[in-house]
Amino acid sequence: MRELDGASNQLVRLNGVAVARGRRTLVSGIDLSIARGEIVTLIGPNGSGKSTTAKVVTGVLRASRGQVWRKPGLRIGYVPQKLSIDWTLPLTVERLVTLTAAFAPHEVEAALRAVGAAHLKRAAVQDLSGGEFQRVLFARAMIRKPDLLVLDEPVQGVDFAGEIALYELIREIRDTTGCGILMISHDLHVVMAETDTVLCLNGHVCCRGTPDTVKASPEYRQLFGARAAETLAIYQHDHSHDHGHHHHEHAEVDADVR
Ligand SMILES: Nc1ncnc2c1ncn2[C@@H]1O[C@H](COP(=O)(O)OP(=O)(O)OP(=O)(O)O)[C@@H](O)[C@H]1O
Repeated sequence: MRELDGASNQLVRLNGVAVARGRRTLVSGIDLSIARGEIVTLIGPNGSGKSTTAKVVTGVLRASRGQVWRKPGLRIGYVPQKLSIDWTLPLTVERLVTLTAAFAPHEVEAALRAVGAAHLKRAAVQDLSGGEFQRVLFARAMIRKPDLLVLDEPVQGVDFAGEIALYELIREIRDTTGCGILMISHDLHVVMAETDTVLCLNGHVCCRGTPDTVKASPEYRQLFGARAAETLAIYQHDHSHDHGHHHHEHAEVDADVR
């Protein structure tokens, strides 16, 4: 039986982590934990250590100092910021999903269905829109049934309505699978309201908390300026809405900042 107390729900924990390259410290003093069903978002300016921190979480990078604990057998699904694809070669969606591991056709179909991309199975990857491509990358990560999903800038190259739809999808994935989610957001303007914890990085953890507390914190304002704090919009999910339609009507986002 699965234990549900707090400690056993933890997927990964970083204590006082630092990463150094030569004489340069890229990040230091990082404390961070992600539990099942929890959404953690990393924000910060370019070069502030978001990717470095995410790489320590996934185990691609080793910490130079501090402790890293991962739940034994932790399965991680990773949605990269960019994927190097030889765009000159024809590649179907179903082939992309199974490129690095073999899955049965019904598994591929289920994964694509879960992200609303079942109809794209035989489509050429080259022909997909930005939002469709992101969904396919989600399917590729989810087919491994990860405990932890790491999303590097999930809404990049996606228009505003598509962005809202992707946040909906992320929430749905969390609700249906119970996985933990670590998200890197280069877009400071929109942070999912469902985010349990925002970590604002600048080589170290500047401030942390719910999206609302981070937005109001002096450290965040100092780092990004008062104007940025005012334009940090938090996408709110309206639970009463009709799924699949009119997502944008429920977004409380200041259109001026987009
Ligand atoms: N392998 C490396 N060797 C040396 N320096 C590195 C290496 N990887 C990253 N850095 C440096 O570490 C710092 C943090 O980089 P990182 O990619 O984690 O930032 P980021 O917050 O994800 O940035 P961005 O928003 O631009 O993607 C940067 O100054 C970067 O130049």
